[in-house]
Amino acid sequence: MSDIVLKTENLTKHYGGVHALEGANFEIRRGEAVAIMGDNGAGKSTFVRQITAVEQRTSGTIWFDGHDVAFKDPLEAREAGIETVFQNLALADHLNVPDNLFLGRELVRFRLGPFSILDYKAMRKATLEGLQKTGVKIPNINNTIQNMSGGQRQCVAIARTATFKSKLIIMDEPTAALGVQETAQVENILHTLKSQGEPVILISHNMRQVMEICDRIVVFRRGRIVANLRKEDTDGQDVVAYITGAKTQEEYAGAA
Ligand SMILES: Nc1ncnc2c1ncn2[C@@H]1O[C@H](COP(=O)(O)OP(=O)(O)OP(=O)(O)O)[C@@H](O)[C@H]1O
Repeated sequence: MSDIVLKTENLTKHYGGVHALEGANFEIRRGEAVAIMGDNGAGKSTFVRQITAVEQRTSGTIWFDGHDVAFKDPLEAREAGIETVFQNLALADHLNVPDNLFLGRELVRFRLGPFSILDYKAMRKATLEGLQKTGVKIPNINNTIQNMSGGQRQCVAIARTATFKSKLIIMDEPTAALGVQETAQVENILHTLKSQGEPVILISHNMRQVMEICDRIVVFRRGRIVANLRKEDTDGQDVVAYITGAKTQEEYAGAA
């Protein structure tokens, strides 16, 4: 059981009368890439927001790295080793690549009273290592984010996850806004991370991408997990059936 990185039991989130997430039982093991699929409003992002403590769950348990966790905010989740690339990238436009990677967790050379001297050299070095680890090619890391293409920005956001000792990487639609070439670039990085054994949760509407990259597909519908399929057991057709509701959770549970 020790290779389970993340496990949720009955994870539930209600917004007033809206039951956005209802009793989600989910797990991911070391070295696995798991896709989360589902229609708009199915509860995918809500699920991720509870794990990453962007919001506080209504009820349920989250086990991470062997511990029953209750992170108080996203920074605490990040410090524990959960790195997330959100749809709205959360990069600072006016900062260059190292400054973005270390935003909020700058390396300090020394502190003098209320002042601290940052270790720019170490941050540059770690940035270059992170880029190399993920295979991300950024022509000049001193460029500010605002001067980069959508694909480059996304690559920086993903490289950020690899620069730190992450134990789980969560990507919420990392290629939704990208063109064909940029998507291929991001997918290459995902392949690299997977080959390095990094556990990845990938939220995606793109069946081709999911079938190429992921080992398992978990389908959400109306706030509930309705299917959990290994890639080799599906051709994608039944995934679509679960997404649309043509196949139901009962059929899935009956088949298991
Ligand atoms: N802050 C909120 N307050 C009230 N309802 C919310 C809130 N956030 C999400 N919801 C509702 O919860 C449900 C699940 O939304 P969620 O964003 O998790 O879906 P999703 O599967 O990520 O969809 P998409 O693919 O469009 O991103 C939806 O009905 C949504 O309207």
